[in-house]
Amino acid sequence: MTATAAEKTGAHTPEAVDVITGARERIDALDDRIIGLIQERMAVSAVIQEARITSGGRRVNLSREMEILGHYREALGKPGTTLAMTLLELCRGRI
Ligand SMILES: C=C(O[C@@H]1C=C(C(=O)O)C=C[C@H]1O)C(=O)O
Repeated sequence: MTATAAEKTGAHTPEAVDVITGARERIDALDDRIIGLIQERMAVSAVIQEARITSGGRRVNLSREMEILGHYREALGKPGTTLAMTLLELCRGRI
């Protein structure tokens, strides 16, 4: 059984269905771009980590990570810190 547009969106008028459907398309496009940017960030981070490890250093640099956590927290509040921690885990693995 296929869900109706009203069921899919939770809206109770055709106008609201249209608004929600259009806005969801924009969200899907934004999510694709965000995922692409995260993948690009992972690749750039890998270049830095490899250069440091090859030079005899460590993969992780905690003072730099603190800077990044602060940047996200200033921009997005407390959940920004959680988001930055997830990004760092994606980029350098778990510590
Ligand atoms: C990319 C780096 O290496 C690691 C990964 C980081 C990141 O993905 O932002 C930050 C600090 C390091 O733990 C760096 O030192 O800049």
